[in-house]
Amino acid sequence: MSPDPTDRQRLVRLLHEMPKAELHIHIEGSLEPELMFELAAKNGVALPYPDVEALRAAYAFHDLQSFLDIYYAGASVLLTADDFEAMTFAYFERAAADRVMHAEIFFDPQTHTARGVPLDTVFEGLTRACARAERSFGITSGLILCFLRHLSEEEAFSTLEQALPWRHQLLGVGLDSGERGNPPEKFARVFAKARALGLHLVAHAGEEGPAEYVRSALDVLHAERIDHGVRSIDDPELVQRLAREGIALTVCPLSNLKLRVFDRLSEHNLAVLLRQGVKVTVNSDDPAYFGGYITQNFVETFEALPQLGVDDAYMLARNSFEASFVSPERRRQMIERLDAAFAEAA
Ligand SMILES: Nc1ncnc2[nH]cnc12
Ligand SMILES: [Zn+2]
Repeated sequence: MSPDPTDRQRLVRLLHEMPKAELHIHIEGSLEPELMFELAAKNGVALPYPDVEALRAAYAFHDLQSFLDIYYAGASVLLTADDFEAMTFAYFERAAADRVMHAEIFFDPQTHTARGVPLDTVFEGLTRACARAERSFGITSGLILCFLRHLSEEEAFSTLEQALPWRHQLLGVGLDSGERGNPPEKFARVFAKARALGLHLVAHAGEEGPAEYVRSALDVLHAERIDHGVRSIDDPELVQRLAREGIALTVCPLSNLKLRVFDRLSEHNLAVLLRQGVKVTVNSDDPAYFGGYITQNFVETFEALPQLGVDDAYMLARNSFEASFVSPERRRQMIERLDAAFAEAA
């Protein structure tokens, strides 16, 4: 029997109000068009669109690469530590409204150093915003430095080297950008170095690329979490392994829809993976480009997949805490808050 509208409304409220962690957010993908134009004017950077409306109208993507072209161009307005701080703090304000208690934030240093922006500037702005978010909202966070996989491993090594003075501010490293033709194996040695430094390891895999890339991310890179990973579904044995080993997937439904990984949200395999015991989490990826922050991802996904209910909401939020790289004490605290929110809603 389908739930009456009142139950559904209650579920939407719960999706909004439940405490959650965000584990897949590219901070450059949180740069809203309004701030982009403001920074462009301040910094004298020309954008190839006359105004916010024209820019938003260009956000019609047909695959990952068509998005990445616009996304890297958008990041060109970021020049100073204040710019990075403003962008990152704006993300935290939205995260706080979405009841995010903890965020593990990806950033793409090579997008900035290639334009002559020093890595110190990037770290300074991001770390200032993270400290302010903890003071202002009690949100804890960590930074994950992503290597751009369309560039060489040598360039990734150089980026890691440059980041060493900031080692204490880094939670881990990740791998993003164009997946097809850039398999995890290309970055085996630089991930081994990051591992030896004691950094956490994650990697985008199985977004557009094959399930085989998920296997390589696990076996060759030793990734602890897989970003996206939805194409794992093509390999039933891999899905069983993900479930058995408790490897989390940081799934981003609205991103998958906008980049045409799935034609319709109702065709998304999130519920199937969850039912098969995979530690699925819900995240926003690049919310300024894909039409919604984390709660919007939850709400639209639950609307499109009516088989998802209150127990799944709890499981997805709990998974986000369990899959996060926090201390056992912080994890316990966040799960307690989650339990309290569900007890109150019952
Ligand atoms: N969805 C995505 N996949 C790969 N690289 C990205 N960089 C920003 N968003 C990304
Ligand atoms: Zn991503």
